[in-house]
Amino acid sequence: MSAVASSSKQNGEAAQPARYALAEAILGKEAFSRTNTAKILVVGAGGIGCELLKNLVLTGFGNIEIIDLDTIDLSNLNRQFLFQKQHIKKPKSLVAKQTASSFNPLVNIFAHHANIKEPRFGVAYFKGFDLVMNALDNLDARRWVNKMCVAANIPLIESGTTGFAGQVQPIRPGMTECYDCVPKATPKTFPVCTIRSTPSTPIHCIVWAKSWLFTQLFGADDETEDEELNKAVADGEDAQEIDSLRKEAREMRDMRAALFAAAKNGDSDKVRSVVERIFNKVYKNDIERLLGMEEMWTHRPVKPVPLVFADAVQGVSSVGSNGAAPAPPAVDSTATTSAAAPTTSNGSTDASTLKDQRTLTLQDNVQLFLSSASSLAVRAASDPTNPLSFDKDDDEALDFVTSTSNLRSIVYHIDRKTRFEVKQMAGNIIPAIASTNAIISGMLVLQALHILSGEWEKTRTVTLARGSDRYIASFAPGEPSSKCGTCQDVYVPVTVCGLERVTLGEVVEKVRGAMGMEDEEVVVYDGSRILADPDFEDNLEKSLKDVGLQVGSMLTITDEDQRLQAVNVVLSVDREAAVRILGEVAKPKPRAVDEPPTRDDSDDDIVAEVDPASLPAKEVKKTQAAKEQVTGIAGKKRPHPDDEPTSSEANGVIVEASTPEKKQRTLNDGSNAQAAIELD
Ligand SMILES: Nc1ncnc2c1ncn2[C@@H]1O[C@H](COP(=O)(O)OP(=O)(O)OP(=O)(O)O)[C@@H](O)[C@H]1O
Ligand SMILES: [Zn+2]
Repeated sequence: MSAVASSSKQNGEAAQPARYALAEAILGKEAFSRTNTAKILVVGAGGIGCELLKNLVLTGFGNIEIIDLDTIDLSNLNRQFLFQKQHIKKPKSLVAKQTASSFNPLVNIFAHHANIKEPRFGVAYFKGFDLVMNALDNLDARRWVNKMCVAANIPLIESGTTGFAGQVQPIRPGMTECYDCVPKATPKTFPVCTIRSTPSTPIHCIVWAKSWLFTQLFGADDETEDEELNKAVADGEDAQEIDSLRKEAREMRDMRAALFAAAKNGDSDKVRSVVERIFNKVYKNDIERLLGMEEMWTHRPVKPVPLVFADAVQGVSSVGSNGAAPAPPAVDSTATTSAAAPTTSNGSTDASTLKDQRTLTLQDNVQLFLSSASSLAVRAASDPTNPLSFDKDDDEALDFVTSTSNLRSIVYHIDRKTRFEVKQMAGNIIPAIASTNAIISGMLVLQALHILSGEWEKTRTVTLARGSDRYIASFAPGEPSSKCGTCQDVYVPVTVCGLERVTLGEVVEKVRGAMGMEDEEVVVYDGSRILADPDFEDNLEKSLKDVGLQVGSMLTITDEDQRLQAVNVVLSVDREAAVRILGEVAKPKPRAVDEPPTRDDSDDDIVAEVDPASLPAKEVKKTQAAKEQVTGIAGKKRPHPDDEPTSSEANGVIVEASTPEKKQRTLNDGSNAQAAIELD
């Protein structure tokens, strides 16, 4: 039960009439009372979250729980108005609660400084709310909350803003489109060779500096590097070139070790000499090696020109004006004698230009590289168990990426970028606009009022888009997609009376029995981890605890050939519980498969539009008749997002099962028709 749910404060009754008189007059007594007593979860206390929380407490919402994993940064203060300078470095959720409470002391706000993906915020936790509102900034957390709301059958309002654009999407599990029903664009990626060998634009150099060089030198061991290079060869990229890249990476690992050793010993001369070697490796030796691969340059207009540290540090590069071939060393036209007096992009020194908005000279970049690489080496070496990751707000990290990307741009005759521009590009920043957040937060509250009044027909998906006919457009939420890998699955709450006392096999058998899957060979997943399949049954004998499961963990059980909808099993605990099924069990629907998909390759996964209720449970499965019936009317089903376990400690097994539709009916008619059926 949520902390809010357990609160004894009587908001409606304790309210001063004057405070709520207006809200009551506008909403009506009944709607206001619902608003005031409903339990709301707000996920994220950033740009949208702060505005939203303020709106909620001023509208008269009485029970709010807010969660955010972050602390307040100076850069948040321009738009996250619940925070002030003295709050910097304090948890966002706690300060948001404190400030919003001062606007309306009658409201119960409970704040968590935590990640919403933590095991304690499992399906049972989500079930404690009437409505969840997302105010997040990343796909992963949004998909997680969406899945939890679908599994718990709790309405969700999703939101987001980018510059002047924004969106609000009310989601009613099983009845409207969920967040995963519409595939989301993934961030743009570049071919390996473009980044590592043949950049042609500033962003290629910035990605190289941020994602490759920074990580190689200061970040976590990149275990995926070999895999990525193998994939590049398989995708048809030049095998010889990829071999050179492997060699480069090995050399870089040796240099990193030398750099860390010197930094750890506090030997600054040695650190500088290793940093110089790194410079010569990436801007001279590696480039010379690439130039030796004649094929690579036959169809490219210009070849890169290596930089030598001893010359570059003097501001002297070998880059000819057209960059066609290594020309005799020339003094960089924008060189200055000191990094402290940089120049503008047209080469003239302009003291009035802000420091971050100057285009640095070759020499400036070399100096910035030396200082930032040395400082980062000291930081990374001081705690090797805590590798660095790039953060646009980390000055040294940004200096490093600015200088190393610019030096690469010089080698490849590409325009250099200012530190300000690099920050925008490396941080994928589109400026956040306070008024967009304010409009979207207002729309969130309007949708919340409709949902809490049960007036789903009034809810609207709202979009803000500049340049279109209407800045604000709204339309009725879409239908769920039959291809969705989240809301079209079956969710089965399973209550166990002890993680040590119940084996994985017992749970699987109960679910197979309840789901009419007794004749199926099944595969059992914990997220992307396979716990059991027909050729690997060792774990079935082990207790849930021994296979690493916790209360709240979400197991996925699929028939081996994946002809049926996946069954997601949500574990929870009731120490008194016997093993039983609550309510009528909804069987997974069949889906047709032309080619049986794998779980990781489920773009080929196909969903059938056959109502399982119309078929006897056992025949909904592998029978040829069912296969023929579903083939040809199917659509593609997308994969599940990789689930991560959610949880807490516990002990017996109850199985409850219902489709979202069934659960929704329960919600609508206000009755809980679930009857306990003892199995054991
Ligand atoms: N998994 C998560 N659990 C809890 N809170 C999260 C999670 N992921 C993101 N958030 C929070 O969602 C909020 C999103 O707010 P916003 O988009 O304004 O980002 P920001 O980090 O405050 O700003 P910026 O990215 O511009 O510096 C952030 O405060 C962030 O900490
Ligand atoms: Zn969906």
